[in-house]
Amino acid sequence: MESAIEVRDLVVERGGRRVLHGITCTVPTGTVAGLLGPSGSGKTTLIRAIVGVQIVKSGTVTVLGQPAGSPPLRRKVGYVTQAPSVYADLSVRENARYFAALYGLPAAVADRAVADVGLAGAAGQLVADLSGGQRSRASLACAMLSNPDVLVLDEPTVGQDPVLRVELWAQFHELAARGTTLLVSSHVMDEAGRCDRLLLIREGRLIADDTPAAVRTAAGTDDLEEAFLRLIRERESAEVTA
Ligand SMILES: Nc1ncnc2c1ncn2[C@@H]1O[C@H](COP(=O)(O)OP(=O)(O)OP(=O)(O)O)[C@@H](O)[C@H]1O
Repeated sequence: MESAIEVRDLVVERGGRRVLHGITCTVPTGTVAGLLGPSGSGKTTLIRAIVGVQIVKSGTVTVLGQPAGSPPLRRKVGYVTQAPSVYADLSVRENARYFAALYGLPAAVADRAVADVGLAGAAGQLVADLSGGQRSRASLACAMLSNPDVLVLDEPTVGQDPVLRVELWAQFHELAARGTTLLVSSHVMDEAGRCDRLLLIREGRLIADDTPAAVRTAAGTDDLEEAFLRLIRERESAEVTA
């Protein structure tokens, strides 16, 4: 399967400190890939490199065959940051319709996107008055409007209740079935099993780049959280004996 995202030997330094130590990974087209790792492991930094807003020390990041951040990718790559990027003084519906208008889309498409993220009931509410989880869903609705080929979501399920989280993951898979490639970061390991592929990252190094089934087999356990811990321990003992 063709790769929508290809990262080779990526090294990034932030604040004079190396935070990504030569990451190499790929995300196949039309899959939901989970980027999982503890807080501070480098997920946001890797995402920033993929969407082309991170200065990199060395290595290459290619998205849809183009260097990350290059002008042809601007309309093709959607990015939802951890901080919601919608207008607080507009309602959810107004935000979605505004972004839809920028893409030349009718209001009905905006209203459908709002409903798709479970915000139909809050469509008339000002973003300023929404909960954190609702606000990030409003950002997601706006990011989905441009129908990007690659959609990168930084911790989209933080602050969402369990029912909504299940619905959001179902929606990610619907988008992937229509050909969108999704990279979704999370530090919640119980979301790992919902991904087609997993990128497990720890302290700026990739521990695994595989399907959940292959990660389970490699670690010899069905529990992905335990699998992650085992892979880390294996890596650490290999480093000690090296
Ligand atoms: N602007 C910055 N200047 C210096 N160091 C930074 C900066 N932003 C992040 N870092 C450091 O880079 C490392 C990776 O951070 P990053 O935000 O990529 O992690 P993360 O896995 O996304 O964490 P979280 O899940 O908490 O968002 C951390 O050690 C962090 O302290």
